Amino acid sequence: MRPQKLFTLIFVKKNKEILLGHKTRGLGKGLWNGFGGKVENETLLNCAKRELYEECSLLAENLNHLGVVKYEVVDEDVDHIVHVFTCTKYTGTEQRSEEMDPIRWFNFKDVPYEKMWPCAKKWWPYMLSDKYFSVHCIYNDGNIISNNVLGHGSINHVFSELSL
Ligand SMILES: CNc1ncnc2c1ncn2[C@@H]1O[C@H](COP(=O)(O)OP(=O)(O)OP(=O)(O)O)[C@@H](O)[C@H]1O
Repeated sequence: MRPQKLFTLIFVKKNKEILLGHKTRGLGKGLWNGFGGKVENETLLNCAKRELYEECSLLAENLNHLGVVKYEVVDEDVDHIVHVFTCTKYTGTEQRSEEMDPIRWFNFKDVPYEKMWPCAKKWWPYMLSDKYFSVHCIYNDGNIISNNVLGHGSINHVFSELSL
């Protein structure tokens, strides 16, 4: 198996709106995305809570593990495994951060797909409608050369589909 780096990605939802941030640095700079980052010496859930708090000041009261995106980049030897969560209960008031600025709510119908990672368009419909999903996306020079998106009946199926 190729070496893997683990990440979390969290989407906060409220009344058919989703909270996104404009990334100011690093991976995905200049693109809109949910909140998240590298898993450090912690559980996936704790990473998700920590990243959400660090990047937009919200404290998650629930986190639903909905899917996993496996990103392979040609010429890079580490795959990125991104665990996707949604959050519908939280405390605090959303605030921009150094890493996500500005942040704003988008109606599900007005998601800015053209200013996001190219493969988002394929799997977001699952995430927006709370369906379990797995994605295996292969990039070469920023272009998608293969993108396999599947819906599943449970998170266990997601794991077995990606051999995690
Ligand atoms: C082709 N590969 C990828 N395509 C699209 N999205 C990817 C990704 N690989 C990781 N992601 C997500 O992009 C954010 C990066 O976070 P990133 O800034 O690197 O992490 P973290 O906040 O720990 O970094 P700092 O060290 O604090 O700067 C994070 O939400 C993560 O889930």
